[in-house]
Amino acid sequence: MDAYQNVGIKRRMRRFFRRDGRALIFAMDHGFEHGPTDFEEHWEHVNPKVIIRKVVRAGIDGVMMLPGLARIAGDEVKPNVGLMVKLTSKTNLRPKGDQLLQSQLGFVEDAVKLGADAIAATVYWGSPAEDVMMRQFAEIASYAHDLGFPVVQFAYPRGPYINERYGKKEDYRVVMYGARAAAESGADMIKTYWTGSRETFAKVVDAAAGVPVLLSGGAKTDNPVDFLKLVWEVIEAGGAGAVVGRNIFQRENPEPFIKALIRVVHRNEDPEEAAKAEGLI
Ligand SMILES: O=C(COP(=O)(O)O)[C@@H](O)[C@H](O)[C@H](O)COP(=O)(O)O
Repeated sequence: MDAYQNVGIKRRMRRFFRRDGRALIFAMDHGFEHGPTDFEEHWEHVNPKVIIRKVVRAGIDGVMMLPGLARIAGDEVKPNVGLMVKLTSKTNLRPKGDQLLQSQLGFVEDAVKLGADAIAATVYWGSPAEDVMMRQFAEIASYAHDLGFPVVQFAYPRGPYINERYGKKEDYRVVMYGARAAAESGADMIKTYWTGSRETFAKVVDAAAGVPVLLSGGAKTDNPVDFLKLVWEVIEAGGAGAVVGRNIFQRENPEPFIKALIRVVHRNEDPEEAAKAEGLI
């Protein structure tokens, strides 16, 4: 039975990762986590079918969504593209004191029925509600692994003690702690913050003990080359790629930008050269 599960996990991981062990994944959970205002720069992208059609056409490796959006637009995620369904979230409308908890909004069975290739959940390491998210993650991972599905942990250090002790949640010591906690809690992929330098991100990768570490994209950079450079640093640090939302859907024409990202992630191309090749500069 164990052998079957492992084969299932490995096969499904390959839906996202190319032979080079890297992946570029599109994130589309912002309408829920941040609110639809995130789409106001290019309002047509509030329609998941429109933006997912574009990212798939550009050659993205995977798409991450919450279950409801996967019901609406999962069909646009063509069979050669991995579908990651995330089972926890929170809205930005919650009172401030409750923002440090992600609640479960779906079940492993839902993700399986939706045709997911991987199942994701967030843990805010350091939150007063860390215990709740650890249990959610444990339940999701245990069941998903039983069924042969890989589990992705969005391992985000976030909480009052972190700020007090480390100054900010992007301090590499706390990001690598979160990545290590994700690996030790059974994640098959880890998504986390940029730590500010290649050297420090390499330590995060080391701390994850072989579990692939993906960058969580962050706010859109005005200059597209700046984001390509950041992703290049992640790859040079041994990172396995990136999960990117705003830097894609907040651009008027995301397709050449994705193609440039693919050049950086999968072909080790210099960011400026990749941008030139795709007509971004
Ligand atoms: O993890 C998320 C939110 O994180 P946040 O609370 O904004 O730090 C997701 O909504 C996104 O999937 C993730 O941030 C990736 O999207 P971008 O940051 O690239 O927009």
